[in-house]
Amino acid sequence: MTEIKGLGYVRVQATDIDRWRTLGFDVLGFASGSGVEGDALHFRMDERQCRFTVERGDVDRVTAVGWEVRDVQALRQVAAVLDAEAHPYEPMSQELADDRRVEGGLCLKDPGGTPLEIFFGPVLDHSPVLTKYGQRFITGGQGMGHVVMPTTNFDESFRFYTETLGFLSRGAFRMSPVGVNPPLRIRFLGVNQRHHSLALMPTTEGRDPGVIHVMVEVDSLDAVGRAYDQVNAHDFPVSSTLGRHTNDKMISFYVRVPGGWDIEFGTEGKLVDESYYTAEEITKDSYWGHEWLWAKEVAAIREAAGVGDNEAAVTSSSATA
Ligand SMILES: Cc1ccc(O)c(O)c1CC[C@@H]1C(=O)CC[C@]2(C)C(=O)CC[C@@H]12
Ligand SMILES: [Fe+2]
Repeated sequence: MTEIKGLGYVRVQATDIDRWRTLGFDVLGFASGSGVEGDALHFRMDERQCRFTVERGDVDRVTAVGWEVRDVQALRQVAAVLDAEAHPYEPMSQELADDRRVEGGLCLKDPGGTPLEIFFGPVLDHSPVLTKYGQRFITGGQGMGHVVMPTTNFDESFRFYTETLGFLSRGAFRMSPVGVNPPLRIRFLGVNQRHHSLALMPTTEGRDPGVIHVMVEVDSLDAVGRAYDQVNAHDFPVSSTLGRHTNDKMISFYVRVPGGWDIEFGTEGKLVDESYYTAEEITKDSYWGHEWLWAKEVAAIREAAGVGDNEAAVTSSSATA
């Protein structure tokens, strides 16, 4: 059983804060949050003061993925497991915990090199959550959404999340054609009723930004459609058109953020009931839609080079290009 209850917060650093402001507030409709960092954007989704922080930096990269546990005892359990495995971590200083608006936590790196913060006791803001489309973000027991991370160290990352942190496998998607050995699979992992709070994607380059996408969910298809209109109105690249996924049944689109990764903005994710769930392998990412920009780019390059598309294979390098 895992002590981790859900994705609590995400922090990134970014080079183009002005573009991010437009994306966060005018396009995706996050509410305005608060935090200690003067020169940062604070995107609010619920009674937490801030779920998503964008700080100014010289490169675009994820600086923390925050995973929430129930309380201080749960944090001690996690620390005990890390100690037993000799996995390095630092307890959060009082100052850092105050900055994060949490009671306490610890900082560590996963085997892919992603900085993690495991925390408890988030401080609440009870003022109304004023989102642009009047949408409610689906958070609470499902956490703030999901995050998809690249890892060059796939087997070790999968072992760490499932065995050390106790994430549950929620199925896979094969990215290589059947017959390729060993097969490359994206693996989905859950800690609550949200189908996946994390997915791990095998890659060959471990470079920045260190995240493939972050998904946030809203309670209405109209908010997804309205945000989609604003993505186009403000000329943000659409990494994937609207579609419905085959595993969590979510209807979503993906927008390219200034920094080379995506935000997936969706609705209608189905809850998992662990008493009956078994981990399955999906063979299509979507029932309909989800036309990937990178797939179009690959096709255009092939066309220009006069190469047929019969050996087309989804590879991690093309997927992250
Ligand atoms: C397949 C799938 C199910 C549920 C999700 O929330 C979800 O994001 C995905 C897609 C995962 C994956 C990706 O993020 C990068 C681009 C990928 C590799 C594709 O081109 C298909 C699957 C995509
Ligand atoms: Fe996703």
